[in-house]
Formats: sequence, structure tokens, C-alpha cells
Amino acid sequence: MLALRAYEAAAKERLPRPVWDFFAGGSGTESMLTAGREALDRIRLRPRCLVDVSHCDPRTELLGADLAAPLGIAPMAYHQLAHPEGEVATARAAGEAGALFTVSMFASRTLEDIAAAATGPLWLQLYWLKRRDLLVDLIHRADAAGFRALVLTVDAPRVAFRPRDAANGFAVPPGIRAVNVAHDVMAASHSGRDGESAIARHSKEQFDASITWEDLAWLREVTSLPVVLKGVLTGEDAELAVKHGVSGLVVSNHGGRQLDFCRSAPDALAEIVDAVAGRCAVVLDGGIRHGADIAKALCLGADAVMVGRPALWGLAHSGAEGVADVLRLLTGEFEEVMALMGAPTVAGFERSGVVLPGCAHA
Ligand SMILES: Cc1cc2nc3c(=O)[nH]c(=O)nc-3n(C[C@H](O)[C@H](O)[C@H](O)COP(=O)(O)O)c2cc1C
Ligand SMILES: CC(C)CC(=O)C(=O)O
Repeated sequence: MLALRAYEAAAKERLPRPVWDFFAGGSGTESMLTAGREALDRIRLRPRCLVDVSHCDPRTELLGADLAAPLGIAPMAYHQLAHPEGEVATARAAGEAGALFTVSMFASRTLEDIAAAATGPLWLQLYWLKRRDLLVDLIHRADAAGFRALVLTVDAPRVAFRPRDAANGFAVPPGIRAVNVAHDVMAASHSGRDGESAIARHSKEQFDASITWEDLAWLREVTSLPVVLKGVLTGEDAELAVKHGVSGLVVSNHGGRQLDFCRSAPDALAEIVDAVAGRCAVVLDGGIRHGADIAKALCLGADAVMVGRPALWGLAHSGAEGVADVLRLLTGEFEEVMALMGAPTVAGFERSGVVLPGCAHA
């Protein structure tokens, strides 16, 4: 396997069609599946020459955690859809590769089993459930298991309409469950009404769509773990996030699965970095498929990136080994871009390292 796209093709071949569609699909017209990728492709690198790149060091630190490269795995539900070992295999692979792993609250393995397999940093992602007692329980378990931060996803007051899942009547197959949340608030393993996946229906029933900035104070009261907001796409919200004491932001459009016809995450990144002005960490996700994408994100001011689907492709192909290889490929490509860009350290990536579409020198 020489590039991520080989894992994509292999995963597509292996996975049952409805599972592939759940992984690959987007919301609405699916316009955002390509938009993020196109935005990254439009950004071009501006290399500097005659810099000593005899030793390039991709290591970095993110919210106190040492990483082998500015790279992590984005939260994704139900890894057992890709491989029987599920998130335990992903955690092992992330640890091996020195990458961050953000575990979805809808993980299919317990937080404790995942933590036992992990040798690298773990963050826990949360949707704000109406049942706050369940959130508190999860947060305390995560803290006890050694998770280092909470990631509150703020772009999904409900799961958006996703045509592929609706057409397939998608439901998580029996035997795979969101084992960290109580039975009565799990997505049913049957799709119910026509035209709505079990996951979309579940979110409308269980997610609290009424929360506002004021509710973050409650979250900060129940935990001392750093809070990261995922799905922020404007400078205004980045400013509010900092004012409300968050430790980090994930600039993301949820892999094209939430608001259709939205600005893409790479297009929003510079505005958010400027608004934050170093007051909290900034991570980019969506469409990261090559080491050069990591370099572009760093030039625009991100501290790190996360990959979503590529981790599931590796997992579907060959479990932990496949995920570790996906992470190794990306890190290897990034290290080469460092050398060819004349940026031997992560701190060496600056705004002047990219040409943005529409700029005078483009
Ligand atoms: C199958 C799948 C499940 C996902 N589940 C979650 C989730 O549980 N929580 C969340 O915040 N984001 C979830 N996401 C969004 C990812 O965290 C991430 O934003 C997105 O996948 C990044 O884009 P990429 O897949 O192009 O790398 C999911 C994405 C996919 C593809
Ligand atoms: C189970 C879903 C709520 C997970 C999700 O966020 C997604 O599918 O994008």
C-alpha cells in the first residue's frame, strides 16, 4: 500500500454496501464531500530552498501530549463496523504511530478496554445528550481511564439527512452497540420509519438541541479535563469559545456529513486562527489525505490535523496494522514535504508557506 487511496479501494471492496455508504456518505446533496478536498487542492505550497533539512523532525505537542507528528484520528462512531476489534485496534495503532486518538461517545468498545490498549493520548468526543446524568457518567469514566480532553461536537444538534443512509434504511447491525451509553439512549438496530436512518432518528430523540454557550459552564463544572469544541467554522464562534474558556477548537465540517453548502474547513481555518490568536489550540479535520495537507494546515496556523475515514479504511483492510500503516504513510509523506519545503521543524511552517486562491501572487 503506497498511498491512502489504495486503502480506500480495498475497504470499499471488503465492506458491506450499507456500511461503506455510511462511512463514505455525506449530507443533503453531498456537495461538501468534495468541497473540503477542493479547498485543500487549491492551496499551493511555497517552498524555500537552501535550508538545512538533513534532519527533519515532525514531532510536536498538543494540549500537553507528545505526538510523533501533528496528526490524530477524528472521532468516528462504531469502529466495529470496520473490524471486530473496533476501537481497541485503532487505539493500539494510534499508540504505535504516536498519534492522538479521539474516541467517539458512540464507540463500540468500552472506554476502559480502549484505554487499556492505548499507549498514546486519548480524547473523548461527546454529543450533548438530553440525559445529562449519562454525560456525567461518561466524563467521570473517561477521566478515571486516563483520557486527556473532552471534545464537544457542536455542529450536530441533530444528525443531518444523509441520503445514502436513508435509501439503505441504515441501522447499526445487531451485535454492534454504542456500549458506553445506556441501552435506552442507544440508536436502535432497526431503521423504523421510511426515509430516515436509525442514527438520524436517534439523534432527534436524544441530542439536546437547546444548548447554548451558557451551558458550557455546566460542562466545565463537572470536569477539570480540558474542553475542545469540534465543528467551529467562524471567527465569531472562535472568539466566543475562547471567552468561554475552551482549550481547543477543531475546525471541521464533519467530513461533509452535516450542513450542506457550507464553507469548507480549510477555507475557514485562517480566519479562526487569527481570531484565536494563540489563546487555544486549533486542529483541522476533513479531507486530509496526504502529508502535504498537514503542511498546508500548519502553514495556515493549525497545530495539528485529524483524519477520519482513512483510519476506517485501514481498519477494514487489516485491523490495527492497517490503521498504523495509514498513519505511517501520512507521517512519512509529511516528513518528505518538510524536507522539500525547507521546513525541518513543525514550527517552521508559516503563512508565507502557502499561496491562497485569489492572492496577488497566486
Ligand atoms: C463513519 C463516520 C462516523 C463519524 N462519527 C462521528 C462521531 O461520532 N462524532 C463526531 O464528532 N464526528 C464524527 N464523524 C466526523 C469525523 O469526526 C470527522 O469530522 C470527519 O470524518 C473528517 O473528515 P474525513 O473523514 O474526510 O477525514 C464521523 C465521520 C464518519 C465518516
Ligand atoms: C452516530 C453518529 C451520530 C455519528 C456521526 O457523527 C456521524 O455519523 O457523522
